[in-house]
Amino acid sequence: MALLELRGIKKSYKSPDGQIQEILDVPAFDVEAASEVAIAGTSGCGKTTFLNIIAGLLTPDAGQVRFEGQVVSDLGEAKRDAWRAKNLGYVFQTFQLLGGYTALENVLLGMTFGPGADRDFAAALLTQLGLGDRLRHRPSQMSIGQQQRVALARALANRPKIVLADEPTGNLDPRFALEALEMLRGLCREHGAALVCVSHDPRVLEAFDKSLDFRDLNLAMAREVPS
Ligand SMILES: Nc1ncnc2c1ncn2[C@@H]1O[C@H](COP(=O)(O)OP(=O)(O)OP(=O)(O)O)[C@@H](O)[C@H]1O
Repeated sequence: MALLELRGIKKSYKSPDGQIQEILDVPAFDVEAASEVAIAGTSGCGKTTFLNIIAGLLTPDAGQVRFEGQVVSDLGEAKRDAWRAKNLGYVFQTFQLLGGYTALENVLLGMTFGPGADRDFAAALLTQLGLGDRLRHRPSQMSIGQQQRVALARALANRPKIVLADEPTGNLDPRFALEALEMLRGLCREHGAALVCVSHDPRVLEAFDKSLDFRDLNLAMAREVPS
């Protein structure tokens, strides 16, 4: 049994003009424990929707998300939130740090929904990522690259079994993009977390031993009618 198993996932959105747009039709997708998976896809092809369904932030119209054999996509919202806090870290495309809180507090806040705030571990993660002298800085007082590293620390803070990364280097100066990616991969390896990284950036994809093309996973893309 794989750590994560998706079966028959479908998702459509209603566009503002009332048209139903099919975004996802993923018959099967598996992730083994402590493995790395890179997924290549163009902008707008549904990568974020896909990750949000894995994370339980969105529910599929059909199909199942199973984690360690448990069907998590059928859980109610509160149980999905609890499952996510315990098992999954998410590096969002736009980081989603809370502006009114310091770097350390941003990491600690995520922990309060999971195993509980562990100030020493949060500070150690941030220090490992080179932010030991930025613990009390708020996001607006940090560079984009530093904010990204806070987001990486927050994603690993609850010692998740799986980390999802949505264009983790998309907002970074190209010089720092690969460095951030290597930090993320190193943290996942160190903590035994599986990593699912989606990106359109060839440099990111080349860093992995192999990458999947989202077109091969998502049959809805093959049916897409060019506009
Ligand atoms: N809530 C929504 N309602 C209607 N359409 C949506 C909604 N969310 C996303 N979409 C549409 O679904 C498609 C896929 O969006 P998604 O954000 O998953 O793509 P993506 O591959 O992550 O793109 P990017 O790499 O540019 O972030 C887009 O065409 C988008 O316009």
